Amino acid sequence: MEKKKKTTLPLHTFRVETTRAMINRAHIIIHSLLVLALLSYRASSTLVFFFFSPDSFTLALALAYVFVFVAELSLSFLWLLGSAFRWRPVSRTAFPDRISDDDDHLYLLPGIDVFICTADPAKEPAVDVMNTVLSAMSMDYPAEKLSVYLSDDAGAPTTLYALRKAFCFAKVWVPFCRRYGVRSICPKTYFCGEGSRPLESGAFFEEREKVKFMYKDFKEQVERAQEMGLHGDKNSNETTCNDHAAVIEVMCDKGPDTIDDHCKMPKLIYVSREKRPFHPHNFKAGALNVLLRVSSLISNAPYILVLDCDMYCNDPTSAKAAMCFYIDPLISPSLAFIQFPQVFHNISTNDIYNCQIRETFKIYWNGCDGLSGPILSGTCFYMKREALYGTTPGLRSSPDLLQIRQCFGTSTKLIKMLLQVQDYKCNVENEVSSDGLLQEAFFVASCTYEKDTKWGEQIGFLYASVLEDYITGFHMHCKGWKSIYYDPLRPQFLGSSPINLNDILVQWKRWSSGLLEVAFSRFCPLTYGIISRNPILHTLCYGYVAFLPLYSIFALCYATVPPLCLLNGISLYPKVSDTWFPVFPAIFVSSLCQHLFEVLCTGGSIRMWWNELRIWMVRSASSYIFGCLDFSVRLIGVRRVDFGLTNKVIDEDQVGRYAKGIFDFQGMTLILIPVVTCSILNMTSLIGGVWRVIARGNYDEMLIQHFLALFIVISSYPIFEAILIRKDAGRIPASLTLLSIICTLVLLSLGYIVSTM
Ligand SMILES: O=c1ccn([C@@H]2O[C@H](COP(=O)(O)OP(=O)(O)O[C@H]3O[C@H](CO)[C@@H](O)[C@H](O)[C@H]3O)[C@@H](O)[C@H]2O)c(=O)[nH]1
Ligand SMILES: [Mn+2]
Repeated sequence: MEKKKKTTLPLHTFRVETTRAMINRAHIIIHSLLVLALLSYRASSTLVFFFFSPDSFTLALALAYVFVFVAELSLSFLWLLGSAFRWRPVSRTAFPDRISDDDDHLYLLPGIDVFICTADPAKEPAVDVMNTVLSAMSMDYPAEKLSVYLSDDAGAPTTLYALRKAFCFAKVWVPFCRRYGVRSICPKTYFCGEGSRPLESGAFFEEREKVKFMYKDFKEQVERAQEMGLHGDKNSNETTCNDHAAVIEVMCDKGPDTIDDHCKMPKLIYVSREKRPFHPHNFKAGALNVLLRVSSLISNAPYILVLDCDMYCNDPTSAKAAMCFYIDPLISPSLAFIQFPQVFHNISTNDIYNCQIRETFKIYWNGCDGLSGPILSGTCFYMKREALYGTTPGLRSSPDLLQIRQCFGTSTKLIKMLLQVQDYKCNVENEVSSDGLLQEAFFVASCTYEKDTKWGEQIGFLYASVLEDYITGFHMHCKGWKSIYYDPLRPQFLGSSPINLNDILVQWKRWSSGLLEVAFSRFCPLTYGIISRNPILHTLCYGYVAFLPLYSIFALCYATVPPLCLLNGISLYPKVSDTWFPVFPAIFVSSLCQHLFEVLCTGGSIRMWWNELRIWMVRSASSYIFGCLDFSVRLIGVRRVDFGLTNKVIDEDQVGRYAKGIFDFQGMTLILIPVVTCSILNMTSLIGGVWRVIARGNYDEMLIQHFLALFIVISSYPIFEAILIRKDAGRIPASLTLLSIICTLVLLSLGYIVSTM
């Protein structure tokens, strides 16, 4: 009776956030009307000025009007795209507990292969990578159905050494977690104290101390090895990084036959694909595709969990939670992936840089989930293997062997496994260490395997952009696959976010140029999405993200043209007494209110709202604009694609400044110049503008321009402070200030010259 009751309970539920959706829709309507009013004001005043008062025509006025009009049009268009996220926000709940107690369900559970990527031991400390590996091995999932793969793009012997050590330690750690139901399954976090629970029994206490001691020992061994490895010949390290043969090692432990379930160990596999200097390796997407092939020979699980090396499993239940969705026959057939949010453990309460990327993981992805599903986000997602094979949901690929070979390459064993996946059979009993299979694994991990195949083009993770996640997910959605966003209260995965402003801006720069790569390719969301009949609102969401970097150009127009006009006495907006005047403050207040509403709804504060606004302005004038530049330079072929791996090594000084909420400009490069230039320019024109008002006494005329400049100056306070007041290492370097002053002077002179023409 009891059992029957259990199986009828749903494994997951789904709720449309109706109130939020209603408020959002009302706001979209009001804001649209305001935007229409603004555009019609601009259009009508342009017409009036061109046709009815040609005597007031000056080149400066015409140019300024064109710039501002284009900026307003484009920003309105982007706003329209972005409102698709707000149309139908949803939230979900899964009940993994309902699986764990039920034998039938346990039997049904399919296999999972975990993919973890690392690329550079100098930027990604081995101990942290191993912690991610250990946390994945300790998930609450039948050990024989779980395999963990580590892809090491550096091919570093120390990483392999560390992995072997991790496997030894896992033999203690995994049973410990299972026996005592440890919830914090990443050893580093557990022993930091956060995860320890009150001492319950003597046996537990003793074992805990023993494990802690072994962890310390393991950690020291790895650190020592890494130190020796890194301090070897740096040059030779760098060359081997891009020039080495494939290395694959399978670690599995059958253990004595009679052992209990707690002691069973998942397989652990080290994969370092072959890399040669003249073969493009396609960064993370390339690494994941190699894992996809190698794993299909070794375990061939129908589901895959992808993790970045700095993103560990914080909770053991994510795998079962994902299965709550995948084993539901109603949604499963077209469900490609389940995205969890990226949550970071190193976010300070003040979070001045918006490192948590709140809007993405609290607003956008929930919004997409109400349409056709969230955008793939690189890490923390479960993926159906079949969806990566370029198929359309419900359609099996054609059994024509020649065609399959042209797509997937020449490995017959691989093809056999591929066909097996489509029947959802997991290859548990395969003899993993058998020489033949391993040989084949080396073959599919070679750098020439993908030549003349469809890998990266239609199959696996796509190579068309450094943002492999975005493009791969988009391609899937266009084929009719769906995705799900699941954001439970307790974060299932925790990562470390860069907290150094320079690293953050560089990371956003990579994302921006990657997005533009998609926006201006044949995969342009707005055209490809519509042609592929992806639902229109969902397509708009993809479009918004792809065109986001272009914000910078128009935002920069808005940060330079009005202040230059202010200085030169050119009025761009209606006077206070004009009937159109209220439209502008209303639009401004409307967007700020919408932002504030969303911040407060997602548990934020007014301070967070201000921080987000400020860093958004900084990001627009730095990362986005340099992303655009980077993309254009690549377009004309001057530069090659670069991944620019994010640094994960911690600098205590920088952590301190971030925690205190002090902007840290240490190590800043040219990327900051537009930001500083805009700040100085707006300060100058504000002073000039106020001077003009005092001298002439016309308060009425250019109030909006004054206000814009004042707003930018107030939000740039940290910049002025870092130039003028601060003396610490995080201040803005004098050379950058000087360069920005020169840029400001150039802009001012340009403004002056044009206005006198
Ligand atoms: O040639 C490479 C480059 C990177 N990586 C791995 O890719 C992951 C992400 O790299 P990271 O430098 O940490 O980039 P982030 O900007 O933090 O990553 C975000 O952006 C990436 C796309 O640009 C996504 O793939 C990530 O999942 C997402 O978290 C790391 O595990 C790397 O080891 C490789 O395996 N090979
Ligand atoms: Mn990362």
